[in-house]
Amino acid sequence: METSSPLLRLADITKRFPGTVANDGVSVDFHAGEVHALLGENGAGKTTLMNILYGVHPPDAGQLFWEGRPVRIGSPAQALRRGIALVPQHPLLVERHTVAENLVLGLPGGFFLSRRRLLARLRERLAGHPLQVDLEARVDRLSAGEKQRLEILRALLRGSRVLILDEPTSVLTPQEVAPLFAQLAQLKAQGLAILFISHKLDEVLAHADRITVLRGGKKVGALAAREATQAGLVRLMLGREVAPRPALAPPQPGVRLEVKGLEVRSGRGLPAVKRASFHVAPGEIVGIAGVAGSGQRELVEALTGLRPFQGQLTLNGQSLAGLSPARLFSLGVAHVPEERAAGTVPALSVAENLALRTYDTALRQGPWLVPARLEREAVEPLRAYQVSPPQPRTPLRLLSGGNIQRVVLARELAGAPQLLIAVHPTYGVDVGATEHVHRLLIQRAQAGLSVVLVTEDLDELMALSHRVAALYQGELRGPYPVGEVSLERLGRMMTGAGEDAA
Ligand SMILES: Nc1ncnc2c1ncn2[C@@H]1O[C@H](COP(=O)(O)OP(=O)(O)OP(=O)(O)O)[C@@H](O)[C@H]1O
Repeated sequence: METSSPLLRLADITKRFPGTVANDGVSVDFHAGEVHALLGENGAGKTTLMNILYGVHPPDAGQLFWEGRPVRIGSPAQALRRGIALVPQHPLLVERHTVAENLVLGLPGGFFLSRRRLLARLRERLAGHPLQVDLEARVDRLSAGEKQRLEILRALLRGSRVLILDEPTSVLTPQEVAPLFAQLAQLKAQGLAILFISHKLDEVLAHADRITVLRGGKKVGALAAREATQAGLVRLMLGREVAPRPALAPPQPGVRLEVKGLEVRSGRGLPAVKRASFHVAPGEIVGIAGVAGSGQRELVEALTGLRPFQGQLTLNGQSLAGLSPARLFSLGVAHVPEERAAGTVPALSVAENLALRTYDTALRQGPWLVPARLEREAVEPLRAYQVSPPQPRTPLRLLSGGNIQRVVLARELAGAPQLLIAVHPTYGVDVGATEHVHRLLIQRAQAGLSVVLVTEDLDELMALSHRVAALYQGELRGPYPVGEVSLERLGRMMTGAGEDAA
């Protein structure tokens, strides 16, 4: 496993941003043939460290060593030439082209080959390779997992020796996770150094050889995975223990949201949700599972006023047909979207993003009052949701991913909504903040909030929901009381395999 000298060494790396020391004297060794996990709370400095390795930011102090020799990596292009590749969460692929064409984009001279020769050459190079993809498939038809595999292959064809993956499983369906790690294990056996960032401790413990933990920009732990425990890692990451999750209270009587015979079409005009019917009581959390592309997106868009639908949708008996997202929000429908970028304006300040839903009301008080007032009003939610940095004036784009998610949650829950449509609410959010979000949802439900929780994290779904349903090819199965649904039954519901009876 570990060779004597590291392939890549970060020595005493410091990187400052205005008001923050994102990396504070961090030293890490990456060895060939090793999977290395980088852990830490949101804002701990993981992405910054990865960006330094990949040449996105120059460090303010410290040095990188490649096979023992000092190197400077001034840009991603230089990183790639050196043999360091980054697999982003959302791959940058040419969607309308084939897999083969996308693979060739990264190869020297590949652009000029004829289609036939190109396919032949790629087939030859990929014969017996642990990662297999259909070379002639069009990229826009691939699942998130297949796109990720394509990005990894692209990196390998360029001869990369260090592979950096930023939260690689967050975009995958539960079924795609095990194959990814199996493939990474094969690449490791071939001598690659693999670095991945993750918030999921179970996958880190199962698949990493070595773990580095960052907190507040500093390295607070470096250990072999076989010596690590879940509780120990949480303590290192947070500097404290995580409190147990409170129990769900039973829902209240009555119906808050009623969905009857709902039909929603996809962007291509195809039926995406087929005659779905369910209801959510006050104080009830209904979880909806389903692999990507099963209709969840369209269901959520119909529930939040973003997509027209047929059938009935009522909130406290009032029809929601034809209402805009803003009107729905004023009626008490809040939305934590799948893509947090969709719910924010990155160039605006944190305070302005917190006020996006209520800007009109604020403006009525006189435009000159607005900035100061918004900043004043932002102080409390920033504290309550532990947003870092807690400065209202910071442009949102400078916050780490998990901190942006906290801002979205703080805004959506601020107006005491009646119904929350939450999609992957803890996506990219660290252990401490996940606990905070779970606790918050449970407490809000106790106080009467109804929640439709759409998530691919099945543990989260089972832990937070009173009833669970699954969408499979647009058909809703359930909801059934959570106590009657085993993980295995849920899997059957999600894949349409046979009967979904208990
Ligand atoms: N370009 C930038 N300008 C100013 N501050 C930045 C910039 N990039 C990152 N930061 C700050 O540096 C700190 C570390 O951020 P980083 O994105 O590295 O954290 P992270 O550990 O990857 O978090 P997450 O898990 O939420 O993605 C944060 O406080 C962040 O706000």
